[in-house]
Amino acid sequence: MNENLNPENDNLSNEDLDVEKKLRPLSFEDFSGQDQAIDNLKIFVEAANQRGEALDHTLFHGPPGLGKTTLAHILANELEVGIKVTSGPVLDKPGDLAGLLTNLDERDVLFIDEIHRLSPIVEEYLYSAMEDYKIDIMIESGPNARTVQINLEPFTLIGATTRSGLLTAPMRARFGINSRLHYYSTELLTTIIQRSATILGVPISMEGAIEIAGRSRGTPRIANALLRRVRDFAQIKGNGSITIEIAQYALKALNVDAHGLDEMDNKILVTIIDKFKGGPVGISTIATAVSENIETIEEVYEPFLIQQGFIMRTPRGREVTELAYKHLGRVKGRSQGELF
Ligand SMILES: Nc1ncnc2c1ncn2[C@@H]1O[C@H](COP(=O)(O)OP(=O)(O)OP(=O)(O)O)[C@@H](O)[C@H]1O
Ligand SMILES: [Mg+2]
Repeated sequence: MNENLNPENDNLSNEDLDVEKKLRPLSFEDFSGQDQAIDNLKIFVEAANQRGEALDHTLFHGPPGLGKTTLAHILANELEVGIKVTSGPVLDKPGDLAGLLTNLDERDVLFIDEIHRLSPIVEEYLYSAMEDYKIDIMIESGPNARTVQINLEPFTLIGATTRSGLLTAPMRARFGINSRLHYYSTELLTTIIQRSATILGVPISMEGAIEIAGRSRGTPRIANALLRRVRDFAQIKGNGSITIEIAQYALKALNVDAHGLDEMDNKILVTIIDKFKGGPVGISTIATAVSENIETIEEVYEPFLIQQGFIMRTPRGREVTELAYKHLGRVKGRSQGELF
């Protein structure tokens, strides 16, 4: 694999990256949750395997850390084919894409992360590759310039995006399989944490696992990251095993919100309460107030806040719920600082 086309290194230290790889499920069997998506994918993979054909192009979308990249690798494993990995922002020249495509063997997977960030030229180039397994390559330049058509092996494009709203309609239409990933329940995250703890060789009690799971923002990546930090506390402050006491102590020391809400989640709630009297308020107004773009709020933050019951969507906009006031220690109808 071409190293500089590999996107999977933003924001993570080497140690984190290594551990994340170790914890990543490699087969459908190891992957917990997303039952509906997985049940369907199993059928499509089995059918493609039986026919000896490439799997249809597949799109995974949903908030960060829910398993899109993991599933791309699992699909390649289950199809028993090779996988090439790249991402929208690094794939900026059609030539790079041509290089990747012409190196694919029959039925191989090409995984493009952040597919909503492909440049329009590269995207257009991809269309004929996806549809007809053909690309036009420009050879020579100046007066001798001409294009030749190259046939590709039948392959599967797997795209992942946190921002499906930014995909163009023609791009979206070229995916035969379209799978949305959802936040995980505390029960599922508990299972995932127990599995990760076993791989890391750290003993953990059921209550300890539940405690971490409940504060993981419905997200396996966060669950695994918290587990690793709590493990450090268990090692230094305890006897190495994760009990509920150690988990609570560590999560407090780490300033992890009781519901696992992150800074932006809380900022959104506080803004709706303090600036807009709890709502209803339009999404674009919220976006401006917290300096984030609308699509990110709609696709990354809002689904979790709604699922957890902190925000309601009403015809007139977003409104925070009682639970949000309670969570932030606010009283409805009073603005901050005004106690009596
Ligand atoms: N269903 C699952 N079961 C067990 N572990 C999971 C599951 N889903 C994700 N993980 C773990 O969470 C980590 C993050 O998942 P992954 O990298 O696939 O997320 P992603 O959706 O691609 O996120 P991003 O949008 O940020 O790229 C993985 O390393 C894996 O260990
Ligand atoms: Mg990913």
